[in-house]
Amino acid sequence: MIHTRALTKTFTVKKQPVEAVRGVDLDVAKGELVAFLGPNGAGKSTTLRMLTGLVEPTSGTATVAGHDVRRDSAGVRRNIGYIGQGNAAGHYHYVRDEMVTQGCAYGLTRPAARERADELLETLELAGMGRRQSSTLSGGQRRRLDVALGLMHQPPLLFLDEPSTGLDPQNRANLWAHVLAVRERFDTTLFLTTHYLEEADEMAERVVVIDHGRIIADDTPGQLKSTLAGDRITVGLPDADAAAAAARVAERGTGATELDATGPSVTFRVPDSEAVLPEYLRALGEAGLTVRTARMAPSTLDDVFLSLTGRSLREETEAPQDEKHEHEEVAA
Ligand SMILES: Nc1ncnc2c1ncn2[C@@H]1O[C@H](COP(=O)(O)OP(=O)(O)OP(=O)(O)O)[C@@H](O)[C@H]1O
Repeated sequence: MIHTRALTKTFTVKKQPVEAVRGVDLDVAKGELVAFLGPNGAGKSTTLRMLTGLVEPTSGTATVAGHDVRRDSAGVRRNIGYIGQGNAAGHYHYVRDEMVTQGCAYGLTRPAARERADELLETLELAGMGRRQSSTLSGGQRRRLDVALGLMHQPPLLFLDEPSTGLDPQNRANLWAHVLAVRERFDTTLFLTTHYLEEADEMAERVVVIDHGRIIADDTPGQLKSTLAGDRITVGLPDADAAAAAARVAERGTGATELDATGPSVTFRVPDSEAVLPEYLRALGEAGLTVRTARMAPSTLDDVFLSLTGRSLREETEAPQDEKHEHEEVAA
């Protein structure tokens, strides 16, 4: 569905090059659900804009839904849905009419567009909303309408840019349930960006992490967490000497990384804490050490990013998003 090789975009800002995307190689197969993560300014939107034919690459190649983004961007657009961050329906437009109009703009006949609109209204649980103006919908319903509009022409591939930003947790969960229903019903390949790490972890089968324009990780969330981060085990002991002794026990055979014994506790990471913790506690007992507390915390995608870059993705994505708005739009 998506194949890129050495995909690169360099903007020029005040005569200086800004390397937004640097040599991205990416392959997404039909039916995959891929989350694209990275801090502010990492190159997510620029990559998405190149893949959707909105921005021309500086160099490299990209084929999306079988069409070359440079030579046939119209072909790309006919075969993808793109759900951006804003609302796709005009404020005063009637929901079903707007869907039918947008479907016809993609070349569907009016009866086919009506049929498709009804099918999507039902799948996205908007069936009672067809005759309402989009401004009267709740935030969650409007977002579902955006998804419906992006799917009117039955694209096999759907791009979603921050689909759940601005929604409360309940509406986020609800949107996800509907996106997954769409995927199941229409066999749609999904490629999305999100700032919510927990969401990517839970929903995506594959997570691609971009930083400074380069892909730095690409795997299932589970694999990324176990190979690049690992769960954290923390054990409390009576004093610092006991903690130092417990650290020596951890060094022998648990595969511990990031081992730290400051004060009366020892903490370290392991790929599989559920298997390691009972063994470790037994080994501490055999060494004559008294355990006061034991805690394990599963690793997160933020731990993965931290271990890859030394920075926290959470802090960076929560930073004010002002950088790119300082730039004027410039030619490649
Ligand atoms: N039109 C543009 N002109 C000049 N520079 C740009 C333009 N668009 C993006 N950039 C720069 O390219 C880099 C990547 O930006 P991009 O918007 O792709 O990042 P992002 O990962 O989507 O960030 P965010 O999460 O904040 O949306 C940034 O340094 C940004 O300032």
